[in-house]
Amino acid sequence: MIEFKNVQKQYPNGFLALNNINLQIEQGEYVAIIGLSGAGKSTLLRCINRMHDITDGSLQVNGVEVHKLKGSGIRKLRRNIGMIFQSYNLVTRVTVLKNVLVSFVPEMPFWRKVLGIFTKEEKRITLTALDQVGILDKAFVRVDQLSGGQQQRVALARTLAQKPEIILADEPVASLDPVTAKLVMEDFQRINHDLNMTIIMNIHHVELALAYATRIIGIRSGVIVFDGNVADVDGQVLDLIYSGQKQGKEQEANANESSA
Ligand SMILES: Nc1ncnc2c1ncn2[C@@H]1O[C@H](COP(=O)(O)OP(=O)(O)OP(=O)(O)O)[C@@H](O)[C@H]1O
Repeated sequence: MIEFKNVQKQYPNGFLALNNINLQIEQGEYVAIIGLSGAGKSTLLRCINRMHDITDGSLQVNGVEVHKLKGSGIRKLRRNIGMIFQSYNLVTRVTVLKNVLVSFVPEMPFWRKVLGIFTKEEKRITLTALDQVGILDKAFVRVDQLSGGQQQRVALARTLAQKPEIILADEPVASLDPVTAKLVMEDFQRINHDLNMTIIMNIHHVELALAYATRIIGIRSGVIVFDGNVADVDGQVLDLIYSGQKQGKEQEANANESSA
C-alpha cells in the first residue's frame, strides 16, 4: 500500500507544489491522476519513488517511510517501483532484447556487466515480458526501427522484467496517436489485471483515464480536489478539477484551511 499523510512538497525556490496530500492506494489499483498542466501531477508521482523529496508529512510504501531511506534503501525501493516516461528512455541503436535485458544490469556482478553476459533465466524473463506486451516478434529488431507505440511497449517490457509491484507512468501515451494510445492503455490494463501490479498514471487525456483506470485523483494547484471511482466522475467533477468554478474554489479553500 502507498500512503500519503499530510504530505507537502515545497521546491527550493519556495513554490508549494503539493499541499496537504492524504491518500491511500492499495496494491493492484489502477489510478489515473488528472489535472491542469502545473497542477502537481508529476511532483506527486515522483515523490513515491524518491525522485523528489517531500518536505513535510509522511509517505510510506508497504510500510516503509520513503523519505527516510538512504542509498541502498532507495535502490531497493526503486527495484520495486517501475517508472515509465513519455519519452520511453530507450537506447535506440540496439535491439529490443538488449534494451529489456538492461533492467538486470543494476543487480549483476561486475564481471557479467563488463562482458555483457546474461543468464538463461534473465533471457527467459525478458522474452516473457516482451510477450506480455505483444512484441515478442520484435526482440531482435533495433529500437529505432519501431513505431512510437512499439517503443513505449519496449519501455513497459523493461519495467515488467524488473517484476515491480508498482508502476508509475508519467504521461505514457502523450506522444502517441489515439489508436496506439488506446493499445498502450490496454497493455497497462492487462498488466494491472493479470499481474496485480499497482498502476499510477499521470494523463492529460481524460477520456482515456475514464475508459481504463478504476480510480481518478484530480489535482488542482497542489491540492487533491477529487478522489473517487471512475463512475463518479461527471461534468461537475471535471469542472472542479479543470476550470475552477465556484465549487472548485470552495474545496481548495477548505483544503487550504484544513492544512493551515
Ligand atoms: N524544480 C522545481 N522548482 C520549482 N518549481 C517547480 C519545480 N518543478 C516543478 N515546479 C513547479 O511545480 C508545479 C507542479 O509541477 P508538476 O511538474 O508536478 O506539474 P504537472 O501537473 O505534472 O504538469 P504537466 O502536466 O505540465 O506535466 C508547477 O507549477 C511547476 O512549475
